[in-house]
Amino acid sequence: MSHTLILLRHGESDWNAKNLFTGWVDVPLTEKGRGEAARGGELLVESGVLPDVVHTSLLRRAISTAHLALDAADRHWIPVRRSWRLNERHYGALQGKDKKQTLEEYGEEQFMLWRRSFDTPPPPLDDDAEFSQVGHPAYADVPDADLPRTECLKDVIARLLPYWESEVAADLRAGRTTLVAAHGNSLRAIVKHLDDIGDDEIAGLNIPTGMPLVYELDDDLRPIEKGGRYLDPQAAAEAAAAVANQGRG
Ligand SMILES: O=C(O)[C@H](O)COP(=O)(O)O
Repeated sequence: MSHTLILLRHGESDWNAKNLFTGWVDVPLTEKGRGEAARGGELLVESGVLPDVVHTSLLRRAISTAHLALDAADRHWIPVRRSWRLNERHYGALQGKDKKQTLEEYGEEQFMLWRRSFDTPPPPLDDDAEFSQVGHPAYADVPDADLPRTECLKDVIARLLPYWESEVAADLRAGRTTLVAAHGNSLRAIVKHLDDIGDDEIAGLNIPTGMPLVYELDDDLRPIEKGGRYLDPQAAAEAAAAVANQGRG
């Protein structure tokens, strides 16, 4: 028996459009992003991959994307589960900063270490900083020691995997086609885990906005085909290249 997983990064957000580091800042989708989300749902219908359950982060760009995609697919009624563990990587003191300016100020090497290295987090964000999430009611149940002030990809994997094992994997094993609507770096964490990508190699992987990526998994929840398949491969490749080039525009 195979198990179907659909990964969907949220559509373009306000801060994607403005080229700002976002992380846990709860920004909305742009009009373009709303269209990407709905198109993602249409692709699900066209490909006959219809989710039975959806998991989202606690951030509105993922929540809205899931809603718009499922509405377009006429699957708005499926059960929803949400967790902070699917949130975007916390971008620390970079949250709210312009990517291009950061690149100019710190140089290519430091910029890419912060964006894509496996284990170098940006400097932590102060609890009283403008873009801190400390004290936000969405995270009231998260023990303070678990609430990130910055994260590298390694940290994201560590906080995401418990949810993957207990909730997402359980739905997959129960035979449910499972949609995970989340973020560039939380989805990179899942893809790294599934495809067993090396710590250096993962730097080259970028996830485009609003493009469904489908994995068929075996009974051990290992991919039958490594890398999965984008439902619109050409559009996904172009959009992933644009993500890789952010900050250079
Ligand atoms: O948090 C962000 O700024 C984006 O969602 C992901 O950004 P990145 O591609 O620069 O890691």
